Amino acid sequence: MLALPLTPPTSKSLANGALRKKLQGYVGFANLPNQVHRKSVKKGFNFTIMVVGESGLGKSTLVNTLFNAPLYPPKEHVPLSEESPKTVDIQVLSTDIEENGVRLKLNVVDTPGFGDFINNEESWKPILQTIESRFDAYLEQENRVNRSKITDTRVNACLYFIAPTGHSLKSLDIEFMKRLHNKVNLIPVIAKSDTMTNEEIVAFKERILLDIAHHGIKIYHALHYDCDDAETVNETKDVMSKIPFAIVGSDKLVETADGRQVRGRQYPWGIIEVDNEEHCDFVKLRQMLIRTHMEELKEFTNDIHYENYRTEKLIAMGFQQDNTVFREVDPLAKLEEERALHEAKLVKMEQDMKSVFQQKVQEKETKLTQSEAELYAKHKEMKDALEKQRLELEEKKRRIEQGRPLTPEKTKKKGFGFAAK
Ligand SMILES: Nc1nc2c(ncn2[C@@H]2O[C@H](COP(=O)(O)OP(=O)(O)OP(=O)(O)O)[C@@H](O)[C@H]2O)c(=O)[nH]1
Repeated sequence: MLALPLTPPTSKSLANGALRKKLQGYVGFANLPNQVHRKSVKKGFNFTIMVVGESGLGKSTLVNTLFNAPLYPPKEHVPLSEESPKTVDIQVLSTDIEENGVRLKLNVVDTPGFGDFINNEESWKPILQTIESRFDAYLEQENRVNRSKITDTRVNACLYFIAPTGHSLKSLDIEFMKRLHNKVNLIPVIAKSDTMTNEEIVAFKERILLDIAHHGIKIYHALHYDCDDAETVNETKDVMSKIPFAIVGSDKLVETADGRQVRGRQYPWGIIEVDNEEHCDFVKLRQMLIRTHMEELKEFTNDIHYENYRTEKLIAMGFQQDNTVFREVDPLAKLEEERALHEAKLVKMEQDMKSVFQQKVQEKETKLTQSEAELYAKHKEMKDALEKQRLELEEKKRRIEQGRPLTPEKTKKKGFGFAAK
């Protein structure tokens, strides 16, 4: 077996109770993302998008333009004599598209008939029912004994088409968004923005955002501002600043004055290019939906909209609420909990530091008292020695004055004569 040198754990590496060790050789689990990637590519990806808006706002054209494929067959014109639909008629279009070997199973939920009636008060109802019935289907599969194959048809994003009126939102728009914002990731778009001037678009966007804020509508907002990669953060901020996206759809190629073939719409005065960021926000919308935020839209669907729906449903069925679920999905509560933990840790650290400081002061004091006593003893010893010396000198002085010998007479020893001079 291969023995790998591991650095010993330090007090820092033991923080949070987790033992962190730094490897000093290559093990191979850095390949995990590639394994996940290969598996996901093999399985394919699944994405469900819903398009809602009044008839003729360019929903099918935009879906074709987004995925660069004729997903919607050319429309047959309904004879005038034919009766118009009595309710919003939900239609689903599923297709597999492939790019560089990566498969995407795309489901488009279309809502013809929305806003087409004399009384549109309840136009949102069948759409809400569709979203909820998809949550129900998922919940039912999750509760099965055998859950090995779950089909996910939950709606990941809802493109809501706003007519390019240049005024404020219509009551139909507000009603729809209010009814649906807690169930799905709402992404408002200004349809056929080529019918407005740049200044009109800027003013219309402002007005729409004010209306949305005023009515407390929650539209989709990417959260990943906290990632380390500055480029991704800027990209996300840039994309978010374009909401509501002013879009132009066209699946037709037109030739520009300089001979380029582009997807666009030709007018007597020039060409509007769909893929030109100076002409409209289509590129930004596509970037967000397909390139940068598809996975996050799916995460939001699962972690927020579905989780809320599931909780409500289970409570209604008499199940007890597990509060840890809320704690996990509520980022604010989690943040608050982390803050409290952090503060408690700081208080503990402060107390530890205080007690270490006190202990050190105590030790120092004992040492000082000890050396003071030692110094005192030494001082006393030296003082005594000096006193002794002084007495001896005084004795000598006295002897000299009295003419006596400096050293006391020694006892005469046998055989030796000793006489004082
Ligand atoms: N000016 C302009 N026209 C557009 C745009 N997108 C689509 N159209 C045209 O608008 C008409 C209706 O487009 P569709 O894509 O069929 O609209 P829809 O919303 O799917 O219509 P329904 O299926 O009836 O709900 C077509 O003639 C399109 O060519 C756009 O961005 N600008």
